[in-house]
Amino acid sequence: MNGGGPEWDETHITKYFFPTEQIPRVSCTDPLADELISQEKPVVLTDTKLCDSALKWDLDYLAENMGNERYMVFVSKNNKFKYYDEAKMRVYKANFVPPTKRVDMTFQEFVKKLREWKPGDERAYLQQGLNNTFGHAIVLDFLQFNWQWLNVQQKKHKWGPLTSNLLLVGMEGNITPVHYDEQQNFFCQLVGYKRCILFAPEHYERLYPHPVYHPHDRQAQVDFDAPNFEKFPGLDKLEGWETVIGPGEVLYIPMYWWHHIESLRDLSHTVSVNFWYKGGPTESITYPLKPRQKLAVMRNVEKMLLEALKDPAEVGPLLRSLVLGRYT
Ligand SMILES: CC1(C)c2ccccc2-c2ccc(C[C@@H](CC(=O)O)C(=O)C(=O)O)cc21
Ligand SMILES: [Zn+2]
Repeated sequence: MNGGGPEWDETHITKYFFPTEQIPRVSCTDPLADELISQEKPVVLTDTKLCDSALKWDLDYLAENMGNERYMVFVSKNNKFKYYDEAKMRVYKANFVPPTKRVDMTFQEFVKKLREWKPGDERAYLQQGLNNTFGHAIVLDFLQFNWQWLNVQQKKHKWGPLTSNLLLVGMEGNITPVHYDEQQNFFCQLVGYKRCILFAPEHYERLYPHPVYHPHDRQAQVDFDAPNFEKFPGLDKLEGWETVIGPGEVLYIPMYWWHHIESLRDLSHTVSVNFWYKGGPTESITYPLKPRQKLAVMRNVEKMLLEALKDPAEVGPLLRSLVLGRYT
């Protein structure tokens, strides 16, 4: 199951209600790797040397070199860090209670919080865009990333521009619940082990994302620890792909693929860097549309209807009368 030694075992892996298969693990020098990426299928890439200069980014090194800036840290009463869009929260009428709180703190404060954590304490997750305000040692490490390989990939697969690199430092057991992003993602694991569970975009009907206007847009309504099969009947057909990535490994998370990412329980804190790219320009459209293209269409229809009807409560009835007995 895992590389060299016994870094982790099944006891660190939570059993969920759905079946999964292993995401293929392929050397980036193997043509199969490029084939899977061009087919927008997930793959764990080894030998990329993408962030080898950052494999030394343990807590002490980061605390030493991150200066006294304040960084974006989310805190949570439980181990879930379900993202919410602050802009949407401001215009969202109903009562929305954010599940996490954003607290900016210095890296030293974050490390202290992490090292003194006891069961029952709130958890913390540092999620900060990498930029040049970091100490110059970090900037030097960043400059030594394998940008050559990244640029080759970006061109070969006709991706758009790199939009962000996020530094992620999480406590053991932290979970980013299942959601999708509208960008291609090379997810690079530096320290510790992360279990990544992915679902293809066509599992949209089985993961019941929040409405587009909701602060939890793009996040599933489903809680894997407490699945509600009555409310979400499609769950019993859910099947996914999973892997555990360790230091030096890169997971390709294709645009619109659902992903649930957890730092292995009872093991160690984790450090990751992600590389988000805009999807490339869509060349000639071929029919039938790809699942991710249908997802983009559904998002546009939802936005248009909300714009036309104003009241979200009218969207369901209108779509029902449009479809029932006519398109079903
Ligand atoms: C989607 C979300 C909430 C978001 C919205 C708006 C701006 C930034 C981000 C952002 C950044 C990182 C993560 C965590 C990461 C999984 C993990 O490592 O825990 C992941 O999901 C990914 O790398 O895509 C998640 C997010
Ligand atoms: Zn994501």
